[in-house]
Formats: sequence, structure tokens, C-alpha cells
Amino acid sequence: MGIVLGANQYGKAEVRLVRVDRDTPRHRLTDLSVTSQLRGDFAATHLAGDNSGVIATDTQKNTIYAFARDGVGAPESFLARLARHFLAYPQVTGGRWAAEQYAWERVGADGAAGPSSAAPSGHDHSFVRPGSGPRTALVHAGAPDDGAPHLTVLAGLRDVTLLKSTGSEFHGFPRDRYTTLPEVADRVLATDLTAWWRYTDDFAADALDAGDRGAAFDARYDGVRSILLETFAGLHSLALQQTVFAMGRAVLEAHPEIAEIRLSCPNNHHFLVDLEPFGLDNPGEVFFAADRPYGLIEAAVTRSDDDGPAGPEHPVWATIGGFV
Ligand SMILES: O=c1[nH]c(=O)c2[nH]c(=O)[nH]c2[nH]1
Repeated sequence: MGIVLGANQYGKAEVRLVRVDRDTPRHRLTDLSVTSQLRGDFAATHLAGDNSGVIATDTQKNTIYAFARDGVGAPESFLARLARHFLAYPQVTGGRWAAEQYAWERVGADGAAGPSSAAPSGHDHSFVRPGSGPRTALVHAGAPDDGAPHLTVLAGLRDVTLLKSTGSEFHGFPRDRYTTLPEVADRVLATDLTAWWRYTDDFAADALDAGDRGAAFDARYDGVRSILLETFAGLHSLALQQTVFAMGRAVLEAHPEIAEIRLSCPNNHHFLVDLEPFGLDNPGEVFFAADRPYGLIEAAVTRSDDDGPAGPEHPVWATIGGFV
């Protein structure tokens, strides 16, 4: 009895492709994870390591990015373009092309009914992943040295996925022998925003005593979330660090009942794909959305009194695992 090669297919899985259509100031995003797999006469590589017929998985990935230069359109159409291209090779007799597409909506257009006029709603180049980011809450009962324990209330959100397709630069950083990052005057800036804010004791006590099951907390949550998103969208960013601080400051400026806020923002890198080897330019349109490694920018934004930064860290922060 012999041993034989059975069914097989091979290719590149989960090619993360983000295309920005920027022909007008109102950008459009197409965000896909694309998998390409080929079937056909590939016995030689499996049996003898003879790669003479193997269309490298790297080539399949490059083809996906190069085809995106012309526009992506519906994922079904994009996959069919890939299929027809690879099926033109004589050794390819079939294949499997699959995509997941991730939705984005414009910051400022989410949830609300939208204007009744024909004017487009929402930000031109700042986007939020719909449904991302659960609201979070935490009540902490401390044991103070004197008096009865009181409740500290934190509120927050976790992993709100944001992206702006322009209005972000990063340059002016020191260069040493290990620095290869180019300076950029225009880049994609993307993050999964996590934030916790602490209500003042007075506000929390009043809100808890109001007898309305915390309507004040609901209103503050909506207000803070929209300030965070609008600040991300509106600030022309020179560094994610600047954006993070500006988001925190805007919240504290608008909400005196919030004592402090902590923010954690990965820098979800979007690398412009070099299409030059394929004879194509890439004027900020086709990106590889890397999932790791990522920058991680975290900061607390607090209030100072006249003598400088306010007192020691509140004990509630020790209960927030792995955050700042
Ligand atoms: O906004 C940024 N801050 C950084 O500290 C940094 N470092 C880096 O490589 N890219 C970026 N971007």
C-alpha cells in the first residue's frame, strides 16, 4: 500500500487591506481581510520540493494589494478579479478566495437620526467601527481611616475602534542607529480607545441619591464618549500622545464633575504598501493594516491645584488591571 498526496490548497490568509478613496475631501474606507488559496497541479512541490509551478503566497498577497490600487468595490467583485487572474495560470485549476469586510461609520454620524436635509452627516475623514467599545463601569468601596466607607464611581469605554485617514503627522523624533521610521506629514492614525474616568465624590453621591437609577451617569457617558470621538476627529495630530492628552483635557474641561481620566490607545499601524515593484504608485490609498506589534500610548489626565499636581493616586486605580 502506498502513501499518496490527497486534496491540497495553499495561499495567503487574512491579508489585511485598507483602501482609502481620497479623490474628494470626503474620504471613503474599504477595510478587508482577504484570503487567497490555489488548487491545481502542485504535486511536485509537495512530493519533491519542486517549486517551479508554485505561485508564492507572497505573490498572492502582493497581487491583492496591487489590485486594490484600482479600487476594491464589493468584496465579491474583488475576489472574482483575483480568481480570474490566478486561474489564467495553467497549473491553477481552481481555488478559494474569501474576504471579511469590516464596517466603518463616520464620527458624528453614529446613532443619531441624522439631519433631514440632504447634507452629508458625520466627519469627512474620521471613522468609528460601529458597535465597537462596550461601556464600562466600576464602583469601588474604600475603607477610609475615618468615617463610613464611601463609594467611588468610575465610568469608561473599552476598545472603541477609531481611524482618521488624514490629519495626522509624526516627525521630529530623534534618530539613532536603530531608527528607520520615516518622518511623515500625513498618515493614517488608528486606535482602539480605552478610557476610564472618575467622578468626583460629590457628583457620585448626588447621582446615586437622585432616585432616578443613575440618569446622570447615562448622560455623562454619552457626553464623554462624543467628546472623545470628536476630539480624535477634530485635532490635527502631531503624535498619538498629543491626541491622547487632548482627548482627556477636553473631557475634564467640559465636565467639572469628572476628577480625572485615564486613557490607553494602541497605535494600530497602517503601512503604505510599496506598489512600485509592480509599476504602480500609491498616493496614500492602499495600506497594510498590521495587527501587531503596535505602539501603546497611555496617560492619566488630572486636575492640578495651585500648588501643582493634585495629591497621591486614588486607590481605585490599583483595581484597574494593567492600565497606566
Ligand atoms: O504617534 C506616534 N507616537 C509615537 O511615539 C510613535 N512611535 C512610532 O514609531 N510611531 C509613533 N507615532
